[in-house]
Parts: sequence; C-alpha cells; structure tokens
Amino acid sequence: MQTTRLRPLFQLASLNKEVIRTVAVASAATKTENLKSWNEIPGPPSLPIIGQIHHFFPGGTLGNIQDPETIMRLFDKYGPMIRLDSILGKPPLLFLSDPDSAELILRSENWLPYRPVFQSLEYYRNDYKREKGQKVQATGLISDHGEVWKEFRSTVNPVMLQPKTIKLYSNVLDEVAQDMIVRMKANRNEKNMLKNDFDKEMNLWALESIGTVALGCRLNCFDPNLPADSPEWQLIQCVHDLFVVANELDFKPSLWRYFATPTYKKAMKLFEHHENLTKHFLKKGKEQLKNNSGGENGVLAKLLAINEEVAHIMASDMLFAGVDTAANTVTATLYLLATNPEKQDKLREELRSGSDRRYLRACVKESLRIMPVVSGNLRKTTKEYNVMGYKIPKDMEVVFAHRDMSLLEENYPKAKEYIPERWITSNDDPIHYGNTHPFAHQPFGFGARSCIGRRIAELEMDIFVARLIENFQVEWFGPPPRIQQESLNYIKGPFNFIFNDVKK
Ligand code: HEM
Repeated sequence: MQTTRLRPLFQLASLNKEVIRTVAVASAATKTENLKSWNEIPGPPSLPIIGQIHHFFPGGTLGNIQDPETIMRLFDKYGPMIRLDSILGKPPLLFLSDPDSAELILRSENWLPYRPVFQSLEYYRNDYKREKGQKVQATGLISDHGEVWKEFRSTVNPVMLQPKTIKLYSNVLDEVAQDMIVRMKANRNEKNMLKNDFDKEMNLWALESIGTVALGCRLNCFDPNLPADSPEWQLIQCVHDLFVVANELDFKPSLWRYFATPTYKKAMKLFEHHENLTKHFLKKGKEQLKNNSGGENGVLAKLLAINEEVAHIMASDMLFAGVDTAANTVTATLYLLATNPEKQDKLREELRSGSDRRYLRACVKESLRIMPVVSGNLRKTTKEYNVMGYKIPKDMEVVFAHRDMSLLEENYPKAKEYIPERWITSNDDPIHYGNTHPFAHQPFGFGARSCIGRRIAELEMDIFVARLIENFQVEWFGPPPRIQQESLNYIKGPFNFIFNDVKK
C-alpha cells in the first residue's frame, strides 16, 4: 500500500534527476569561452595545402582504416580526441573515446539528432532520383534528417518498437532458425565444417529472418536449388556491396562530391538495384497479405495501413540495415562461444533447464561489446561545444568510438575477456555492467535516433543462437578471424568453425 503511494514520488524524483542532469550537461556543453581552438585538438599532422590526406595513402597512419585497430592506435597516440580536418569536401571529423564527452554531445543533440552517415545514399534518394525542383518528401530513416526524419520516425515508431507486434514473430523466427539448422546439418563435410561459405550462410539466415518481419512472408532463402542469380542472392550481394562503396565514398577521402567517380557510378547503380529488389520483395509480401485474412496484423500490414509509401520506405531500410548487422553479430557470438567452451556449456545448461533466458541475452550482449558490428555512432553538431577544454564548432561530425571505449580496461574490467556474466551479475560485483559509464557502450546508438530494428534484431539473434547451441557443440580452430571495417565490421574468413552434433 505504502509503496504504491510512494511510487509516483520516486518516479518524479528520478525524472527530476534526469531533467537536471540533461540541463547541466547541456549548459556545460554550450559554455565555449576561453577554450582551445579546433586546430589545437591533437591529430595526425597537417601539411600545407594537402592537409591530412597523405595519412590515408598506403603505409600512412590511416592507410589501413579498414583495420578497426587503426583508430585504437590513434587514441593511444593522441589521447581521447582525434581531429581530422576537412578533406575533399568532406566535413571535419572528431573521434571521441571519452564517455563523459560522448554523453555531453549525444544528450544535447537528442532533439533532432543529425547522423551524417551514408551521404551517398542521401544524395541518391534526395537528388539523383529526383527532377530538379521536385518537392522532397520522406526518403527513409537512414537518409533523412531534421523535421522530415522526425515526422517519419514518429509515424513508424509505434509499429516497429511495439513489443506486442514484434513478439508476434517469435514462432515464425523460430521456424526460420530450425530450418537453418536443418540446412547446416545437411551442409557439413566429414570434419563437420560447413561446405558453403559460412558468411553467406549467415546472410541467408538474416535475410530470411528480416524478410519474415518486413514482408510478412517466408522468402525461401534456404531452398537448396536457389539459383545464384535469384533476387535473394542478389539482395545479399547488393547490401554487402553498398556498405563497401558507402565506406569508400562517405568515410574515405573521395572526389565524388566534385565529379562522377567510378565508385560513385557504381554506388548509384547499386542503390537503384536495391530499390528494385525491395519493390520485388514488397510485391511478394503484399500478395501474401491478400491471402492471409484474420489474425493479428504484423509490421507490413500496419505500415500499409498508414500508407503505401511509408511501407515501401521502411521495407527498404529494413532490407538494407537488417541483414549484415544481424549476420555478423551471430557470427561473433558463435566465435566467442566456441573459444570460451565453459560459457557455451553454461548457455546450453540454461537452454536445457527451460528457465528464463537471461544468460542467452547476456551472451549476445557481450559479443556486441567485444566484437560490435558497428564501431561507433555519429552526430553532426548543431551548436558549439566545450569538450575537455576545446571548442568544438557547429557543423562538425563527431564519431563516438564505442568499440574502443568498450575495450578499455578503465571502462570494463577484464575488457578483452568474454564475460557474459557482467550483464547479469549483482551490482556489488566489480564487473557488473552498471558500474560502467553508460555512454562507453552503445551498440544500437542513442536516444531518439537509436536503432529502430533493435527489438527485432535481438529477438531474431536470441532465437537463432539458442537453436545453434541446442543443436551443435561449436568449436573453432586456428587464429582469430580478421575484422574488416567497411562501414560495418565484417568478420572475414577462413571460418574455422566445427559443428559437432550435441549429444542428447
Ligand atoms: C545486431 C544488429 C544491429 C545493430 C548492432 C544495429 C545498430 C544500429 C546503430 C548503431 C544505428 C545508429 C543509431 C544512432 O545513430 O543512434 C542503427 C540505426 C538503424 N537501424 Fe540498426 N542495428 C541492427 C539491426 C537492425 C535491424 C535488424 C534493422 C531493421 C529492422 C535495423 C534498422 C535500422 C534503421 C532503420 C536505423 C536508422 C534509425 C534512425 O535513424 O531513425 N537495424 N542501427
């Protein structure tokens, strides 16, 4: 009785704390007198006229930017802030590995957060595809900003983030996972390794899974006779190529903002191809909907009820952002469980016991900490900031390097070790995640602009990892896999997994 009466008071107190914290952070952020200038921020030295571009040449400090360790090495050298000046029309960039500073900017930019990634996609959707002077409407969450983004996001949030709607997919996602297990069992060689390319197999699973949610129907990706030029394989290749070209155009120095480079032309073709493939799959989804009457409405039906354009845009973003992300996260989790057999056994025990799946969730979370598929979050500053005594001007792009922050001992004790327990242990345990700065680890981003597919991704991955561990004793041999950063962190082969059957 008493606790019920007191609850609103507690809620009010914690709400107040949050408001005070946000206001304090925002005002500290905007006091920018007597600060060191942007040019004084440490970073690779600039040369007259060419600036820092030479660092991107082979052998240069940033020559191997595909290796995620490159940025880590720069933090070791320059400290928690690294300045990269404007190169070939690309705005200046600041890398940050200080959680307090990340919190300061992310919170202050949370009203209309501007995430400056995929400018090439933005250009394709806003300019390349449009007649001159044509009114720009919403193009998608990945490519829009400002009020247009806000309106679209508020329209789709209730559908995409509603636990009741997402839960509807538990059974069909389990069906997908079990079908994938059957496919993997049939696809092993005499050493119990997969005969097909492991990464492509994971992409097939991810596409089949997100397809069931985005389109409300099975795509039949696991058909053993699926032709190599089928729309399913084409989509998988297209998404991967898009992330690679986006990295070339949007992150590395590139002249595409001045003239049509070969990579730019390739990117425009790929974006168009992706759009056409989305239309193909959407048609399939809509036909299926016509045949399904009754039952609870899923994501596609609810988005179509808003309007056709919204459904199309959202399906396109899901078929872009929802494939390689989930596939690489499952691969990372499997690798970490294979190389930490005692954790794998503990997980299998939990799955056998039928208890709630807290350890399963912790295993996936911990793999996102150690081997995240996205290295950092980005925001463009809409005002000036005081970050650690330096003035960060308006219109700067800031990367919050959560991969690097998550691997620092000062943020996570035993940072390089795979310890799922840290996500479920009690808060008096030194490894408890709650003892860490919350802005040191943001694998799904932050606030209003955070990943809209998070709940879907977590459900898909939990279900599939559970089925994998129930069915296979997973082993790994040889050196760790190489990670290649191409907008996303791709885990590269050889994939030395062995999938022995679990003894029942
Ligand atoms: C392990 C899986 C995934 C990870 C780690 C991940 C991570 C992220 C991150 C870091 C962002 C940027 C957030 C920010 O700027 O604050 C993002 C945005 C986004 N993600 Fe995911 N994602 C995953 C899966 C998915 C899936 C399955 C979908 C499809 C349903 C999806 C759709 C999107 C979309 C549409 C955005 C843009 C949201 C916006 O700007 O409003 N993601 N994701």
